[in-house]
Amino acid sequence: MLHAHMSYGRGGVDVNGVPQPFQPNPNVPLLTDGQMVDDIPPEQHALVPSFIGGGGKRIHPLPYADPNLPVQPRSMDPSKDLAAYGYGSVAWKERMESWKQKQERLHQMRNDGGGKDWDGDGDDGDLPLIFSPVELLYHFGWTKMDEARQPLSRKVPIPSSQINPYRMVIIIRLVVLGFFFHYRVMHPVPDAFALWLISVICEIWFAMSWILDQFPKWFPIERETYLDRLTLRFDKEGQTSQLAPIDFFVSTVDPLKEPPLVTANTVLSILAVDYPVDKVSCYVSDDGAAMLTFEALSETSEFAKKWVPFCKKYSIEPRAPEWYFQQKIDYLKDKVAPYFVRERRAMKREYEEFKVRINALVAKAQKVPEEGWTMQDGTPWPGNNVRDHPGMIQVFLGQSGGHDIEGNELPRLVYVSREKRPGYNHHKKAGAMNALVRVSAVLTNAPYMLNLDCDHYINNSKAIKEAMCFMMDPLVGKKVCYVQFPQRFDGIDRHDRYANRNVVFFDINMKGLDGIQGPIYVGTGCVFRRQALYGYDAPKTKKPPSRTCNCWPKWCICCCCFGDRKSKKKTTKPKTEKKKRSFFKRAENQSPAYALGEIEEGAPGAENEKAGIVNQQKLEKKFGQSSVFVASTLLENGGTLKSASPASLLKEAIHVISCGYEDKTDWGKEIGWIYGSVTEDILTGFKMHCHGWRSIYCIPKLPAFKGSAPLNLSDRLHQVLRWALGSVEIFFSNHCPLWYGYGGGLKCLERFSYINSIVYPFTSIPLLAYCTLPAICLLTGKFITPELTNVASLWFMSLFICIFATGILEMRWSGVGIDDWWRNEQFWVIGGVSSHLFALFQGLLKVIAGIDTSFTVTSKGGDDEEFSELYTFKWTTLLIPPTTLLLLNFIGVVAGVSNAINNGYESWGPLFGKLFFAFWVIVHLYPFLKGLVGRQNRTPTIVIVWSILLASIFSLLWVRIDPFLAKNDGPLLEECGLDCN
Ligand SMILES: O=c1ccn([C@@H]2O[C@H](COP(=O)(O)OP(=O)(O)O[C@H]3O[C@H](CO)[C@@H](O)[C@H](O)[C@H]3O)[C@@H](O)[C@H]2O)c(=O)[nH]1
Ligand SMILES: [Mn+2]
Repeated sequence: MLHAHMSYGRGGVDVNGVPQPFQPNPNVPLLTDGQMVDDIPPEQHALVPSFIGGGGKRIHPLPYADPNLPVQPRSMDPSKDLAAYGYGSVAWKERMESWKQKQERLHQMRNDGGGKDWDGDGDDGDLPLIFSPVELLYHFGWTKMDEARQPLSRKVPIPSSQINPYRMVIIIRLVVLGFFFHYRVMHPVPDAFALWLISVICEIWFAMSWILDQFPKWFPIERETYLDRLTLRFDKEGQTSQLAPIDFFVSTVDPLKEPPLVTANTVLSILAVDYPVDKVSCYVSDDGAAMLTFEALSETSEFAKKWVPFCKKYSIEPRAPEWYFQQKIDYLKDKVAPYFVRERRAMKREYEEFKVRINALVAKAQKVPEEGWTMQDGTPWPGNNVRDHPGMIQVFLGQSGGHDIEGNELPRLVYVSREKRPGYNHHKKAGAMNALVRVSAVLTNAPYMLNLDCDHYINNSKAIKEAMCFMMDPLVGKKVCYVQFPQRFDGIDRHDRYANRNVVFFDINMKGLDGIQGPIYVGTGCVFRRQALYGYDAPKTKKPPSRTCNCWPKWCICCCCFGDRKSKKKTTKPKTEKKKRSFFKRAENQSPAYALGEIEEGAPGAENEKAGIVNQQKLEKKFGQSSVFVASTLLENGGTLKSASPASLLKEAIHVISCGYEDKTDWGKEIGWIYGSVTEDILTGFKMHCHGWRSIYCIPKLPAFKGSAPLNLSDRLHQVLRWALGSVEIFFSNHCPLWYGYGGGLKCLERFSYINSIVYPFTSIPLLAYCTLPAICLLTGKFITPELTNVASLWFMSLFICIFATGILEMRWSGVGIDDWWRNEQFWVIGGVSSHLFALFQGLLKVIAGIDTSFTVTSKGGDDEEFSELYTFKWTTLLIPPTTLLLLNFIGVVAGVSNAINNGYESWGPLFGKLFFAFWVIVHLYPFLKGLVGRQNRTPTIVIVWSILLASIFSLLWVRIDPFLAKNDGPLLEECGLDCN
């Protein structure tokens, strides 16, 4: 308090940039742990978190096979029923009985098949297949009610005409690979033994990584959701919605790299989402404790009051204003009502004013005043020291925090900045997410949550409903830990030079995984089941005794060859059982929330109560010292304890984001987002799969979420470096999928995929070697194979054809285009020889020297000139290895060609193989070369590079064919290893 506070209040700026007094929201006091809730005037108590307990009636989803529930056909007007079908008659009772039996059989069948996860024929829960339509009509009449009982989603298998040839080619490729290696190993090159050995080792490694990548793609599936059935079932018009509440998490850290306008758009798209308002809460985690983020959020909450009703009234898409107004559609075309045109124009203006206010805040935040930031009421901003500040929570909007301009309620919006103190490990994003898990549990405790990076806005306002089609499905739902949506991106250059879109991963690999145990979690755009994040095992389904192996169809080769569980099973059954239990403590690790029903049924009394106390202590050891939080974990369907006062809950919320809270608890080890890697996402998903959960991959036609990606080469390489580093960290941790979690619920092909996702950085070493080989071959005139016999060349050719064929067939079933596929190949090499390589060394450094790795946030594009980012060149050491490789191979080509010219026609034959090899490297690195030479349309540097290359070749040519120069072909002929006699 020594410094005079400058009045950096929460002042806004009007359209003309003239500062305006900000309308502070007096109802929403900022609460930090330095301030007791009791300090807040009581009239504000009611206003702050009065939404608590407002989660609405949470009901258990209706199971299909319970005829006593209201959604059953007989629940219609009974008098009508009576007349039409003879309600109550013997015949009716019989029909009812037989129906019940059928339902039970059906239920049993499904459970037996573990939800038919493995059948892959896609008819998962097709009710109409069980009943003939006539039968249905006879029994109940085909009404909307029946529709409501239908499954909410369906597996769509890949047509067998597409998948079977693909599988066949994979098998053929495997066989050919066998013969190929047989030849390679049996035929060393005597005069270039080292070259031969290195190349064979590399090839074996590539083959192994191919197997790891290939087999998880054996059972790809797609899915289809039925939103109308969801609506009929849970969200009927005129009734209170029975959809489950959901908490949204948005993470942001650095307002300079992640512009507040970007975050604001994400938040606005959440607030306007097509979901019952009282079931939506949005939590924003600010790891940068920036007053800028706070103020921007405050502005956003004001703007939301106009934006949200506008979105809902006209059902516009997407509901992030920046992207909505950027759409180049002719909204006048389809005879839209004139008032819409008027309102749209008005809203656009409002948004522009909002943007100006945000930009003014950003401009103001560029220079930190000496004494730090001061809030409008004159108190210093508690987060002035980013590394040492109290936890902060602020509730905007919500039931009493202000209605929209039409008087409707708005979703609650909560600003959270967890406490930071020096000497604590904050665990980057994972730590931030865990803080949000707890805060949200205390304040709203929705049974589901969606996490988004600050730049990933909701592009399809029905996305949450899509997820609920899986989560709320009484049959499939219970075992689902999360529903992952693919990441889609805006503003990527048309050719997607650096494979930012990751199409191959999102449209091929993930679909493959969905046919096994579900996609891996990619860090954003993912709806979680809260209980699954609490480290519990998936609820058990009764399996038929015959099914011994949980890793896919019984004939699954992996089980036999890699002996995951089946082989163990074969030897001694009890041993397996025991091992399983000791590893995962299965019996104890069931969610108490799920077991709650059983407890209630059992005899109540002192015994249960005592057990309850012990249990409470156990839970507090696991979840931390917050009784409110622990109590919340017991509610399967979410909701908060209505008895607690809002003020005390806020106090509790501050408590659970304090930095000592996680000490000696299971947070980050067993619970929540898992610590220990900068790619916390892989670890977190992996843990859940190990607990036997399944995840779901959901690809709505209109992309659910969209985000931004780093555009220029250096940023992209750094992003890939961080991902690879995360993988290396996992590799050296105790969570390494190679060794971890056997005997748990992880299926073996799923394990393959996890192994693949953490060992891939190691491929950088053979890749680097293999890319250097052609240059060496060209310079020395030696080669990695002896002269090919006819049989040998047959194997080489077949292998090439197989590689091609798998690629083409893969593109066919997945719908991925050749350009995306090829980009992916190219970037695999580019990233491999630069980012992955550095990641490997940094990872090793961490293991050996304990140097911690950092999470460098990728900057999210502002609204610069289009694609200027793509061409910006930033120097980084990551550029060295690929540049060197390129140069080496260019030199090799020049040298090789000049040698051949020197030696006459005979030497062109063997040269061809080497040139092809070098060419392979160069075309893969081509996008890198383009990135290296900078802006294409200003300085066509690429042309210069090519011209230098061509010039040198031609000049050499000229020198060599100079008739005055004597030909000297003797020694060089020997070098190429050919006997030309
Ligand atoms: O200490 C930190 C560091 C990062 N973040 C947030 O993490 C998110 C992801 O960061 P970004 O730089 O955008 O990383 P990307 O490589 O683009 O993200 C991908 O890869 C990450 C794993 O490395 C995942 O966490 C992301 O969800 C996924 O989109 C952003 O919202 C950040 O605000 C934090 O909240 N706290
Ligand atoms: Mn990102």
